[in-house]
Amino acid sequence: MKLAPVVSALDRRGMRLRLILTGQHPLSAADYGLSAHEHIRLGCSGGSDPRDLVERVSRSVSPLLAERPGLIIVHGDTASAFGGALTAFATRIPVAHVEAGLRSFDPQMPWPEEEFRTAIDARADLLFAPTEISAANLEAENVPGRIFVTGNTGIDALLAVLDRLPRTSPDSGRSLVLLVTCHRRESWGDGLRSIAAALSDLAGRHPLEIRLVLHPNPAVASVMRELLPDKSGVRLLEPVTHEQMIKTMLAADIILSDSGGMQEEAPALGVPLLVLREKTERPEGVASGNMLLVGTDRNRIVASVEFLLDPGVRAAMSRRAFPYGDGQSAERIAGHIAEYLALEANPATQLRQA
Ligand SMILES: CC(=O)N[C@@H]1[C@@H](OP(=O)(O)OP(=O)(O)OC[C@H]2O[C@@H](n3ccc(=O)[nH]c3=O)[C@H](O)[C@@H]2O)O[C@H](CO)[C@@H](O)[C@@H]1O
Repeated sequence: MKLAPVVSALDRRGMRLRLILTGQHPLSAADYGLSAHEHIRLGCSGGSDPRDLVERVSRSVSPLLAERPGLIIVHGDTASAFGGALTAFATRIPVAHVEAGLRSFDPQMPWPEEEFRTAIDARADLLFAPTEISAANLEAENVPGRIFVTGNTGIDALLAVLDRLPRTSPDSGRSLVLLVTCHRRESWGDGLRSIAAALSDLAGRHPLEIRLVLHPNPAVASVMRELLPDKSGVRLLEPVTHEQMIKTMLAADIILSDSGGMQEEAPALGVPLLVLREKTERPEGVASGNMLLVGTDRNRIVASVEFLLDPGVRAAMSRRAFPYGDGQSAERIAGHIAEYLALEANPATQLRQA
């Protein structure tokens, strides 16, 4: 979803693209209007150990690079992104990293994402940083590649969805709606139990409509189903399409989530978000006043939601902000890539430019 805008922007520049779908998410190329492009499904679905997935993706991608593409583009911090970058680096094919420079500065939080994104950035030739802060993180690490501040493509995808949605007026007089998502590996076990207990507490104390969207990972979904049975007062919803998710976020008064993408979307939608993590690589949304970092402690979650029951506090956190991009990130990224490949193809121009 987050690379689809880049694919379209490169396509408009006449580039020949080959999409590698690792299979970690059940969605297909058609889901993002990409079916016109040559795409290969690796069938490397999730699994328990992300390091094993890195290995499987890396080995599966390797033969696909035999014709030596001009560049491999990876996004974010997943095992697939790291596996792709590793095998390209090993075969000396240039790597471009979209969403470079995000750091929580704690390899355990989130694990393995902090480890993977740092390792990708150490190997990338082109680093597309969402914000000045992420670019500064890369400068501080003396990464060998070229850094560009571009904004993040998740906001391009969000604004494209918003353009398609009909305008709706909020129906007043209804109960406040709390939207919840949680799936981070570091929260498995005590963290998820504590989040579920907090939601049950809130359901028992306040007339809230609490909706939890289950994560596609069956391990997480089954735990939440067990912890939040029907009588808990929390409505469990199946995972939905991105467009449906944006509608669901727009219908919420408060969002509780450990999702990185939703930490970028909530400020742009103007919906206050409480981050269910102890550390975040997205401090910009906290600095803009749209988010609060609350962690997974039961009492802290309850107290933070109760703080936001105050209409004045919620209003102050509901002003739309775009710290993660203006919807033009894919165009910027495609422009830098086109420039880079042109220079690679005609080094003489590089000398002239120097
Ligand atoms: C450490 C970290 O934060 N890493 C992030 C993580 O992304 P994430 O945490 O945001 O991952 P999820 O929460 O799984 O997805 C969220 C997106 O999915 C949409 N959504 C959600 C539920 C649903 O039912 N239907 C949907 O459409 C939702 O609106 C949002 O856009 O990995 C990405 C890849 O590396 C990284 O880029 C990104 O930094």
